[in-house]
Amino acid sequence: MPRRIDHVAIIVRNLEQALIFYRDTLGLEPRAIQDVPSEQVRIAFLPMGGPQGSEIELIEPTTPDSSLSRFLEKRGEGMHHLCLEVDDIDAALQEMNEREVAVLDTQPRLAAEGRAIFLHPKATHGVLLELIEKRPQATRRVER
Ligand SMILES: CC[C@@H](C(=O)O)C(=O)SCCNC(=O)CCNC(=O)[C@H](O)C(C)(C)COP(=O)(O)OP(=O)(O)OC[C@H]1O[C@@H](n2cnc3c(N)ncnc32)[C@H](O)[C@@H]1OP(=O)(O)O
Ligand SMILES: [Co+2]
Repeated sequence: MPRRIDHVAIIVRNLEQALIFYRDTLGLEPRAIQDVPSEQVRIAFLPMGGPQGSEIELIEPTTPDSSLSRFLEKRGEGMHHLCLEVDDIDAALQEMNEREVAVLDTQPRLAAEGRAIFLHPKATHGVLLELIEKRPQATRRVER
């Protein structure tokens, strides 16, 4: 069902601080920096190039009482989740439910660039897994 890695999310204390390394040292230009109030985060997408290229998603919690800020306090900066693209998120949700996979959503949620569900880490061998159906106009891949 998933057909590609859409993004790898890294949780950071401060987006601008993290960009000093990812943009200025690694040369990864952010294509989008946006607030996502529904998730209480601010994110930056860093394309890796190519029409189907994956991205790094830097993610900064914007409130002190979210699960993200708790994660940051408990585990510090680092890998947060892996996002895989699917063609049909409703079919993916139905299949996860049929297979009794621990899904954190009863309906797909509005993600930054499409509709997504999250699978609980206990179902995926320890990785918070996001499945996303991208909005057609969501991603402009930069040619490197
Ligand atoms: C920006 C939009 C969107 C996009 O378009 O890309 C996003 O990426 S939004 C990203 C932020 N949103 C989410 O992460 C939503 C899904 N996450 C959750 O619902 C929660 O974070 C959680 C996974 C259910 C954890 O909730 P919490 O209340 O913090 O529970 P615990 O702290 O008790 O954790 C339970 C259990 O799970 C382990 N855990 C927690 N987070 C992770 C993680 N990121 N990766 C792996 N494991 C994780 C945690 O260690 C606990 O395990 P045990 O200690 O063994 O019980
Ligand atoms: Co994500």
